[in-house]
Amino acid sequence: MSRTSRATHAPTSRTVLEIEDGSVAIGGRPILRHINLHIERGEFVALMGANGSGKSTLIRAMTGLRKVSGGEVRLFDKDLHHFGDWQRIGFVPQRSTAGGGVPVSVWEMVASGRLTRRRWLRPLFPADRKAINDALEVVGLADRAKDGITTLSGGQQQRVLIARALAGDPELFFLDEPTAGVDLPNQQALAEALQVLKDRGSTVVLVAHELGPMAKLVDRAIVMRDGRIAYDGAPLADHEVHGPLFGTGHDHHHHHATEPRDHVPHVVSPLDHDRSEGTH
Ligand SMILES: Nc1ncnc2c1ncn2[C@@H]1O[C@H](COP(=O)(O)OP(=O)(O)OP(=O)(O)O)[C@@H](O)[C@H]1O
Repeated sequence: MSRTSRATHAPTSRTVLEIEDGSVAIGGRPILRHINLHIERGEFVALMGANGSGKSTLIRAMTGLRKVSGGEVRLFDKDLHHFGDWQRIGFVPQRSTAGGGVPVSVWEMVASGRLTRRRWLRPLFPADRKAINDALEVVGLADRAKDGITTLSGGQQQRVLIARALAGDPELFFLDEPTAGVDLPNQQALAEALQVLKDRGSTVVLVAHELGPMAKLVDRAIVMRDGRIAYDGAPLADHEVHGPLFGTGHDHHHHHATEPRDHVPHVVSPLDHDRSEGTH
């Protein structure tokens, strides 16, 4: 894949994403609170946590899809309000939005990933075609290019979405639950595609309930709990994230605003985690 597009972005800093005391309220209800996050170029970050803990809202805040009600978000050292370099960002939404019943071919779907790199309605250049074909190779779907997206299995559709983002050659790549409901062979194919991105030096922020075959790629785990970052550190095994420390064993809807939370530190270091495991 062409990397020439990167040459125009002479890196001035290693920081790709920063959130300072970020908060999000929806309909007056606080959803995210006191989020402090610093992500550097090349990191592969898994964003984990129970249903409703705020993972999707955090991804949305990072990409400007959801406004923060307090604090600051910066992408590549630019305040989100002034950031316009969207071709540097790739985003794979949850699978339910793929295809959507529209009879679009696999190739077209992947080609749409080049849109942000194209000038207003200019035709596809050979470099675009190469990037699209390369991306299909990476996810192992080159032979399905002409097929309608709806003829593919859910896991294959997810790989098409990854290919679409790959085709845009993003520096910072967000994926929301890419393996939800995906069978193991497809999870493995996804992990291989993400390995290619990682080897290229892209930064990846991945929302996942379970890491499965992607676990070996992860450099850093962030675990959300009740709208806060409860852990930020070395990768954790899936069973640790879903253990009692992060409160993922019970339904968050049963929490009450008055429930004392001070027995759980806001940020748990890996050491704290080791010490406190099994005490809650
Ligand atoms: N548009 C919205 N309107 C109202 N409440 C919302 C909205 N989006 C999210 N919430 C609430 O914010 C909280 C966090 O939701 P969010 O989707 O960010 O969590 P999540 O960790 O991604 O969960 P899941 O794993 O189920 O996707 C939940 O209590 C949810 O009900």
